[in-house]
Amino acid sequence: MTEPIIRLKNIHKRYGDTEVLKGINIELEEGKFYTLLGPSGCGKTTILRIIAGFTDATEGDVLFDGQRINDLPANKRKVNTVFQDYALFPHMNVNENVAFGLRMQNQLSKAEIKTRVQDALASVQLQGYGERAISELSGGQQQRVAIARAIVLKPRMLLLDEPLSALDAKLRRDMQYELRDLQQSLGITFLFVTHDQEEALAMSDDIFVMNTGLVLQSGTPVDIYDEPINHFVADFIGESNILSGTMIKDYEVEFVGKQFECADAGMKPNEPVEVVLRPEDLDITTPEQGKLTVTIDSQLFRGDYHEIVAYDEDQNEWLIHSTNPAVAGQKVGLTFEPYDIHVMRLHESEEEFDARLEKYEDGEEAHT
Ligand SMILES: Nc1ncnc2c1ncn2[C@@H]1O[C@H](COP(=O)(O)OP(=O)(O)OP(=O)(O)O)[C@@H](O)[C@H]1O
Repeated sequence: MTEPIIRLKNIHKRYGDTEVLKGINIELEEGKFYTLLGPSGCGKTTILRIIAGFTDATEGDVLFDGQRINDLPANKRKVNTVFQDYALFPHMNVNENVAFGLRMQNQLSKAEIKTRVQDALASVQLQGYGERAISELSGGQQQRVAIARAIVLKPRMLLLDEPLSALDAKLRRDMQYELRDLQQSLGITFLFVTHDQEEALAMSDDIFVMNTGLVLQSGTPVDIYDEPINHFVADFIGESNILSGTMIKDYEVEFVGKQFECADAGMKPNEPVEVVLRPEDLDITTPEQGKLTVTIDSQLFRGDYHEIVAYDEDQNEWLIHSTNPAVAGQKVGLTFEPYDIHVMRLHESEEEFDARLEKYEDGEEAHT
Protein backbone atom coordinates (compact mmCIF):
# COMPACT_ATOMS: atom_id res chain seq x y z
CA MET A 1 0.00 0.00 0.00
CA THR A 2 1.24 3.47 -0.85
CA GLU A 3 1.63 6.07 1.93
CA PRO A 4 -1.87 7.36 2.71
CA ILE A 5 -2.59 11.02 2.03
CA ILE A 6 -4.76 11.21 5.17
CA ARG A 7 -4.51 9.08 8.27
CA LEU A 8 -6.83 9.52 11.24
CA LYS A 9 -5.40 7.87 14.34
CA ASN A 10 -7.73 7.12 17.21
CA ILE A 11 -9.84 10.27 16.72
CA HIS A 12 -12.30 11.06 19.52
CA LYS A 13 -14.64 14.02 19.59
CA ARG A 14 -16.61 15.03 22.64
CA TYR A 15 -19.17 17.80 23.09
CA GLY A 16 -19.53 18.05 26.87
CA ASP A 17 -20.44 14.57 28.08
CA THR A 18 -21.43 13.35 24.62
CA GLU A 19 -18.84 11.43 22.66
CA VAL A 20 -19.75 11.75 18.97
CA LEU A 21 -16.59 10.07 17.61
CA LYS A 22 -15.30 7.09 19.60
CA GLY A 23 -11.92 6.19 18.16
CA ILE A 24 -11.82 6.60 14.39
CA ASN A 25 -8.90 5.00 12.55
CA ILE A 26 -8.98 5.47 8.81
CA GLU A 27 -6.44 5.74 6.02
CA LEU A 28 -7.14 7.39 2.67
CA GLU A 29 -4.92 6.79 -0.31
CA GLU A 30 -4.17 9.26 -3.07
CA GLY A 31 -6.52 9.29 -6.05
CA LYS A 32 -9.37 7.19 -4.68
CA PHE A 33 -13.07 7.83 -4.13
CA TYR A 34 -14.02 7.18 -0.51
CA THR A 35 -17.41 7.41 1.13
CA LEU A 36 -18.44 7.81 4.75
CA LEU A 37 -21.83 6.13 4.94
CA GLY A 38 -24.12 6.02 7.94
CA PRO A 39 -27.38 7.24 9.42
CA SER A 40 -28.01 10.83 10.41
CA GLY A 41 -26.02 11.89 13.47
CA CYS A 42 -23.42 9.08 13.34
CA GLY A 43 -20.52 11.54 13.02
CA LYS A 44 -19.79 11.73 9.28
CA THR A 45 -19.75 15.52 9.02
CA THR A 46 -17.68 15.77 12.18
CA ILE A 47 -14.96 13.65 10.53
CA LEU A 48 -14.97 15.95 7.49
CA ARG A 49 -14.76 19.02 9.69
CA ILE A 50 -11.80 17.57 11.59
CA ILE A 51 -9.94 16.78 8.34
CA ALA A 52 -10.76 20.25 6.95
CA GLY A 53 -9.62 21.97 10.15
CA PHE A 54 -13.00 23.52 11.05
CA THR A 55 -13.22 21.50 14.29
CA ASP A 56 -10.52 20.12 16.59
CA ALA A 57 -10.42 16.47 17.61
CA THR A 58 -10.67 16.05 21.39
CA GLU A 59 -8.14 13.24 21.15
CA GLY A 60 -6.11 11.57 18.39
CA ASP A 61 -4.02 12.66 15.42
CA VAL A 62 -4.75 13.84 11.91
CA LEU A 63 -1.84 13.10 9.56
CA PHE A 64 -1.48 14.52 6.05
CA ASP A 65 1.31 12.85 4.01
CA GLY A 66 2.53 11.44 7.31
CA GLN A 67 2.78 14.88 9.01
CA ARG A 68 0.61 15.74 12.01
CA ILE A 69 -1.66 18.65 11.03
CA ASN A 70 -3.90 18.93 14.13
CA ASP A 71 -2.70 22.50 14.69
CA LEU A 72 -2.56 23.61 11.05
CA PRO A 73 -5.25 26.23 10.28
CA ALA A 74 -7.96 25.26 7.78
CA ASN A 75 -6.74 27.66 5.08
CA LYS A 76 -3.27 26.09 5.12
CA ARG A 77 -4.57 22.54 4.53
CA LYS A 78 -4.50 21.14 1.00
CA VAL A 79 -8.14 20.08 1.23
CA ASN A 80 -11.31 21.83 0.12
CA THR A 81 -14.90 21.23 1.05
CA VAL A 82 -18.11 21.22 -0.98
CA PHE A 83 -20.97 21.84 1.42
CA GLN A 84 -24.48 20.44 1.36
CA ASP A 85 -26.03 23.89 0.82
CA TYR A 86 -23.23 24.88 -1.66
CA ALA A 87 -22.46 28.05 0.39
CA LEU A 88 -22.09 30.20 -2.76
CA PHE A 89 -21.91 33.99 -2.54
CA PRO A 90 -25.28 35.17 -3.90
CA HIS A 91 -24.10 38.69 -4.77
CA MET A 92 -21.23 37.42 -6.98
CA ASN A 93 -21.60 35.90 -10.43
CA VAL A 94 -20.28 32.45 -11.33
CA ASN A 95 -16.80 33.64 -12.36
CA GLU A 96 -16.42 35.70 -9.18
CA ASN A 97 -17.54 32.81 -6.99
CA VAL A 98 -15.05 30.42 -8.57
CA ALA A 99 -12.23 32.98 -8.58
CA PHE A 100 -12.76 34.00 -4.96
CA GLY A 101 -10.33 31.56 -3.32
CA LEU A 102 -7.59 32.27 -5.84
CA ARG A 103 -8.00 36.05 -5.38
CA MET A 104 -7.71 35.64 -1.62
CA GLN A 105 -4.42 33.79 -2.08
CA ASN A 106 -3.05 36.85 -3.87
CA GLN A 107 -0.51 34.82 -5.81
CA LEU A 108 -1.71 34.74 -9.39
CA SER A 109 -2.15 37.42 -12.07
CA LYS A 110 -5.62 38.31 -13.33
CA ALA A 111 -4.94 36.44 -16.59
CA GLU A 112 -3.82 33.31 -14.72
CA ILE A 113 -6.90 33.42 -12.50
CA LYS A 114 -9.12 33.77 -15.57
CA THR A 115 -7.57 30.68 -17.18
CA ARG A 116 -7.86 28.64 -14.00
CA VAL A 117 -11.52 29.65 -13.55
CA GLN A 118 -12.31 28.74 -17.16
CA ASP A 119 -10.61 25.35 -16.76
CA ALA A 120 -12.52 24.66 -13.55
CA LEU A 121 -15.86 25.60 -15.14
CA ALA A 122 -15.06 23.42 -18.16
CA SER A 123 -14.36 20.42 -15.95
CA VAL A 124 -17.86 20.70 -14.45
CA GLN A 125 -19.42 21.41 -17.86
CA LEU A 126 -20.30 25.03 -17.18
CA GLN A 127 -18.42 26.72 -20.03
CA GLY A 128 -20.14 29.95 -20.95
CA TYR A 129 -21.91 30.36 -17.59
CA GLY A 130 -19.30 32.67 -16.05
CA GLU A 131 -21.32 35.88 -16.22
CA ARG A 132 -24.53 34.36 -14.83
CA ALA A 133 -25.86 35.37 -11.44
CA ILE A 134 -26.15 32.51 -8.94
CA SER A 135 -29.92 33.10 -8.76
CA GLU A 136 -30.12 32.36 -12.51
CA LEU A 137 -28.82 28.81 -12.06
CA SER A 138 -30.64 25.56 -11.38
CA GLY A 139 -29.84 23.52 -8.26
CA GLY A 140 -27.65 21.17 -10.29
CA GLN A 141 -25.75 24.10 -11.84
CA GLN A 142 -25.22 25.72 -8.44
CA GLN A 143 -23.88 22.42 -7.22
CA ARG A 144 -21.39 22.39 -10.13
CA VAL A 145 -20.27 25.95 -9.33
CA ALA A 146 -19.61 24.85 -5.75
CA ILE A 147 -17.45 21.99 -7.04
CA ALA A 148 -15.64 24.29 -9.49
CA ARG A 149 -14.95 26.73 -6.66
CA ALA A 150 -13.34 23.93 -4.67
CA ILE A 151 -11.29 22.31 -7.44
CA VAL A 152 -9.96 25.59 -8.86
CA LEU A 153 -7.67 25.70 -5.82
CA LYS A 154 -6.15 22.36 -6.91
CA PRO A 155 -6.55 20.65 -3.55
CA ARG A 156 -4.99 17.25 -2.97
CA MET A 157 -8.28 16.17 -1.49
CA LEU A 158 -11.91 17.17 -1.89
CA LEU A 159 -14.37 16.72 0.97
CA LEU A 160 -18.01 16.52 -0.15
CA ASP A 161 -20.73 16.75 2.49
CA GLU A 162 -23.95 15.26 1.07
CA PRO A 163 -23.55 17.42 -2.05
CA LEU A 164 -26.37 15.72 -3.96
CA SER A 165 -29.03 15.68 -1.29
CA ALA A 166 -30.87 18.79 -2.57
CA LEU A 167 -31.22 17.45 -6.13
CA ASP A 168 -34.16 15.55 -7.57
CA ALA A 169 -33.74 11.81 -8.26
CA LYS A 170 -32.89 12.07 -11.97
CA LEU A 171 -30.38 14.90 -11.59
CA ARG A 172 -28.89 13.16 -8.59
CA ARG A 173 -28.24 10.07 -10.68
CA ASP A 174 -26.65 12.13 -13.47
CA MET A 175 -24.45 13.94 -10.95
CA GLN A 176 -23.32 10.60 -9.49
CA TYR A 177 -21.85 9.70 -12.89
CA GLU A 178 -20.38 13.17 -13.30
CA LEU A 179 -18.75 13.24 -9.88
CA ARG A 180 -17.26 9.81 -10.41
CA ASP A 181 -15.87 10.88 -13.83
CA LEU A 182 -14.57 14.13 -12.38
CA GLN A 183 -12.75 12.32 -9.58
CA GLN A 184 -11.15 9.98 -12.09
CA SER A 185 -10.13 12.73 -14.51
CA LEU A 186 -8.72 14.98 -11.76
CA GLY A 187 -7.09 12.04 -9.97
CA ILE A 188 -7.49 13.69 -6.55
CA THR A 189 -8.84 11.94 -3.47
CA PHE A 190 -12.55 12.44 -2.81
CA LEU A 191 -14.09 11.86 0.62
CA PHE A 192 -17.82 11.88 0.12
CA VAL A 193 -20.44 11.85 2.86
CA THR A 194 -23.87 10.32 2.39
CA HIS A 195 -26.56 8.43 4.25
CA ASP A 196 -27.76 6.94 0.95
CA GLN A 197 -26.44 3.41 0.61
CA GLU A 198 -27.20 3.12 -3.11
CA GLU A 199 -25.20 6.27 -3.77
CA ALA A 200 -22.28 4.92 -1.74
CA LEU A 201 -22.34 1.55 -3.51
CA ALA A 202 -22.49 3.17 -6.95
CA MET A 203 -19.74 5.73 -6.55
CA SER A 204 -17.05 4.55 -4.17
CA ASP A 205 -13.78 2.69 -4.43
CA ASP A 206 -14.04 2.13 -0.68
CA ILE A 207 -16.79 2.73 1.85
CA PHE A 208 -16.58 3.29 5.60
CA VAL A 209 -19.87 2.23 7.18
CA MET A 210 -20.47 4.18 10.39
CA ASN A 211 -22.88 4.09 13.28
CA THR A 212 -22.88 5.99 16.59
CA GLY A 213 -19.39 7.47 16.26
CA LEU A 214 -17.65 4.30 15.09
CA VAL A 215 -16.56 2.84 11.76
CA LEU A 216 -18.13 -0.62 11.78
CA GLN A 217 -16.73 -1.88 8.48
CA SER A 218 -14.58 -0.63 5.64
CA GLY A 219 -14.05 -2.13 2.21
CA THR A 220 -15.10 -2.11 -1.41
CA PRO A 221 -18.82 -1.85 -2.16
CA VAL A 222 -18.88 -5.48 -3.32
CA ASP A 223 -17.09 -6.75 -0.20
CA ILE A 224 -19.42 -4.87 2.11
CA TYR A 225 -22.53 -5.95 0.23
CA ASP A 226 -21.47 -9.61 0.00
CA GLU A 227 -19.82 -9.92 3.41
CA PRO A 228 -21.42 -7.54 5.91
CA ILE A 229 -19.77 -7.79 9.30
CA ASN A 230 -22.90 -7.59 11.42
CA HIS A 231 -26.65 -7.07 11.60
CA PHE A 232 -26.44 -3.28 11.34
CA VAL A 233 -24.32 -3.31 8.17
CA ALA A 234 -26.37 -6.09 6.55
CA ASP A 235 -29.55 -4.18 7.25
CA PHE A 236 -28.23 -0.75 6.28
CA ILE A 237 -26.63 -1.85 2.98
CA GLY A 238 -29.18 -3.29 0.59
CA GLU A 239 -32.17 -5.40 1.54
CA SER A 240 -31.68 -8.49 3.65
CA ASN A 241 -33.35 -11.41 5.31
CA ILE A 242 -31.57 -11.72 8.66
CA LEU A 243 -32.27 -14.79 10.81
CA SER A 244 -30.94 -16.18 14.05
CA GLY A 245 -29.10 -19.45 13.65
CA THR A 246 -26.43 -21.81 14.98
CA MET A 247 -23.12 -22.63 13.33
CA ILE A 248 -23.05 -26.43 13.68
CA LYS A 249 -19.49 -26.75 12.38
CA ASP A 250 -17.39 -25.26 9.56
CA TYR A 251 -19.51 -24.93 6.41
CA GLU A 252 -22.70 -26.10 8.10
CA VAL A 253 -25.27 -23.76 9.62
CA GLU A 254 -28.73 -24.27 11.09
CA PHE A 255 -31.62 -21.82 10.85
CA VAL A 256 -35.43 -22.12 10.82
CA GLY A 257 -34.90 -25.62 12.27
CA LYS A 258 -32.96 -26.95 9.27
CA GLN A 259 -29.30 -27.51 8.49
CA PHE A 260 -27.69 -26.04 5.37
CA GLU A 261 -24.33 -26.22 3.69
CA CYS A 262 -22.73 -22.76 3.59
CA ALA A 263 -19.44 -21.12 2.61
CA ASP A 264 -18.52 -19.79 6.08
CA ALA A 265 -16.11 -21.19 8.64
CA GLY A 266 -13.97 -20.33 11.63
CA MET A 267 -16.71 -20.13 14.29
CA LYS A 268 -16.94 -22.33 17.40
CA PRO A 269 -19.07 -25.50 17.12
CA ASN A 270 -22.72 -24.67 17.94
CA GLU A 271 -21.98 -20.95 18.16
CA PRO A 272 -25.07 -18.72 17.94
CA VAL A 273 -24.89 -16.63 14.74
CA GLU A 274 -26.99 -14.53 12.42
CA VAL A 275 -27.57 -15.50 8.82
CA VAL A 276 -28.11 -13.15 5.89
CA LEU A 277 -29.83 -14.09 2.65
CA ARG A 278 -30.32 -11.34 0.07
CA PRO A 279 -33.82 -11.20 -1.54
CA GLU A 280 -32.35 -11.42 -5.06
CA ASP A 281 -30.55 -14.68 -4.17
CA LEU A 282 -33.78 -16.53 -3.37
CA ASP A 283 -35.56 -18.50 -6.08
CA ILE A 284 -39.15 -19.63 -5.88
CA THR A 285 -39.88 -23.25 -6.71
CA THR A 286 -42.37 -25.97 -5.71
CA PRO A 287 -42.64 -26.86 -2.02
CA GLU A 288 -41.21 -30.31 -2.83
CA GLN A 289 -38.10 -28.88 -4.48
CA GLY A 290 -37.55 -26.02 -2.04
CA LYS A 291 -34.98 -26.02 0.75
CA LEU A 292 -37.69 -24.48 2.89
CA THR A 293 -41.37 -23.73 2.51
CA VAL A 294 -43.01 -20.33 2.84
CA THR A 295 -46.50 -18.92 2.31
CA ILE A 296 -46.80 -15.86 0.07
CA ASP A 297 -48.31 -12.90 1.91
CA SER A 298 -48.15 -9.90 -0.43
CA GLN A 299 -46.22 -8.38 -3.30
CA LEU A 300 -45.37 -5.08 -4.97
CA PHE A 301 -44.30 -4.61 -8.59
CA ARG A 302 -41.06 -2.61 -8.58
CA GLY A 303 -40.56 -2.27 -12.34
CA ASP A 304 -37.70 -4.69 -12.93
CA TYR A 305 -38.75 -7.21 -10.26
CA HIS A 306 -41.61 -8.23 -7.99
CA GLU A 307 -40.96 -7.65 -4.31
CA ILE A 308 -42.64 -10.52 -2.51
CA VAL A 309 -43.23 -10.92 1.23
CA ALA A 310 -43.70 -14.44 2.57
CA TYR A 311 -43.69 -16.17 5.96
CA ASP A 312 -42.21 -19.53 6.98
CA GLU A 313 -43.74 -21.91 9.55
CA ASP A 314 -41.95 -20.07 12.39
CA GLN A 315 -43.50 -16.77 11.21
CA ASN A 316 -40.14 -15.40 10.04
CA GLU A 317 -40.68 -12.83 7.31
CA TRP A 318 -38.96 -13.47 3.97
CA LEU A 319 -38.37 -10.80 1.34
CA ILE A 320 -37.94 -12.22 -2.16
CA HIS A 321 -37.12 -10.41 -5.41
CA SER A 322 -38.48 -12.35 -8.34
CA THR A 323 -38.92 -11.67 -12.04
CA ASN A 324 -42.23 -13.57 -11.87
CA PRO A 325 -45.26 -12.54 -9.84
CA ALA A 326 -46.46 -14.78 -7.00
CA VAL A 327 -49.95 -15.67 -5.76
CA ALA A 328 -50.95 -14.49 -2.29
CA GLY A 329 -51.80 -17.41 0.01
CA GLN A 330 -49.84 -19.92 -2.06
CA LYS A 331 -47.29 -22.25 -0.44
CA VAL A 332 -44.01 -22.25 -2.34
CA GLY A 333 -40.49 -23.59 -1.90
CA LEU A 334 -37.40 -21.37 -1.65
CA THR A 335 -34.03 -22.41 -3.01
CA PHE A 336 -30.62 -20.80 -2.68
CA GLU A 337 -27.00 -21.86 -3.06
CA PRO A 338 -24.55 -22.47 -0.18
CA TYR A 339 -22.60 -19.32 -1.14
CA ASP A 340 -25.78 -17.21 -0.97
CA ILE A 341 -25.87 -17.81 2.78
CA HIS A 342 -23.72 -15.33 4.69
CA VAL A 343 -23.10 -16.20 8.34
CA MET A 344 -22.23 -13.43 10.84
CA ARG A 345 -20.81 -13.85 14.34
CA LEU A 346 -22.61 -11.81 16.97
CA HIS A 347 -19.68 -9.75 18.29
CA GLU A 348 -16.75 -9.88 15.91
CA SER A 349 -14.33 -6.98 15.50
CA GLU A 350 -13.31 -5.92 12.00
CA GLU A 351 -9.76 -7.27 12.60
CA GLU A 352 -11.07 -10.69 13.68
CA PHE A 353 -13.53 -10.72 10.79
CA ASP A 354 -10.86 -9.85 8.18
CA ALA A 355 -8.42 -12.43 9.61
CA ARG A 356 -11.08 -15.16 9.59
CA LEU A 357 -12.11 -14.39 6.02
CA GLU A 358 -8.50 -14.51 4.87
CA LYS A 359 -7.82 -17.79 6.70
CA TYR A 360 -10.84 -19.57 5.28
CA GLU A 361 -10.78 -18.10 1.79
CA ASP A 362 -9.53 -21.35 0.20
CA GLY A 363 -12.14 -23.43 1.98
CA GLU A 364 -14.79 -20.97 0.94
CA GLU A 365 -13.83 -21.37 -2.72
CA ALA A 366 -14.21 -25.15 -2.36
CA HIS A 367 -17.72 -24.62 -1.00
CA THR A 368 -18.90 -22.21 -3.70
N1 LIG B 1 -21.31 21.88 17.77
C1 LIG B 1 -21.93 20.80 18.28
N2 LIG B 1 -22.31 20.76 19.59
C2 LIG B 1 -22.90 19.67 20.12
N3 LIG B 1 -23.17 18.56 19.42
C3 LIG B 1 -22.84 18.54 18.13
C4 LIG B 1 -22.19 19.64 17.48
N4 LIG B 1 -21.97 19.31 16.19
C5 LIG B 1 -22.45 18.06 16.01
N5 LIG B 1 -22.96 17.59 17.18
C6 LIG B 1 -23.57 16.25 17.38
O1 LIG B 1 -22.63 15.28 16.96
C7 LIG B 1 -23.29 14.18 16.37
C8 LIG B 1 -22.68 13.88 15.01
O2 LIG B 1 -23.01 14.94 14.14
P1 LIG B 1 -22.60 14.93 12.61
O3 LIG B 1 -23.07 16.20 11.98
O4 LIG B 1 -21.16 14.60 12.47
O5 LIG B 1 -23.46 13.69 12.06
P2 LIG B 1 -23.74 13.22 10.57
O6 LIG B 1 -23.49 11.76 10.56
O7 LIG B 1 -22.95 14.04 9.62
O8 LIG B 1 -25.29 13.51 10.44
P3 LIG B 1 -26.16 14.09 9.22
O9 LIG B 1 -26.19 13.00 8.18
O10 LIG B 1 -27.49 14.33 9.85
O11 LIG B 1 -25.48 15.34 8.75
C9 LIG B 1 -24.77 14.52 16.32
O12 LIG B 1 -25.41 13.86 17.39
C10 LIG B 1 -24.78 16.02 16.51
O13 LIG B 1 -25.96 16.42 17.17
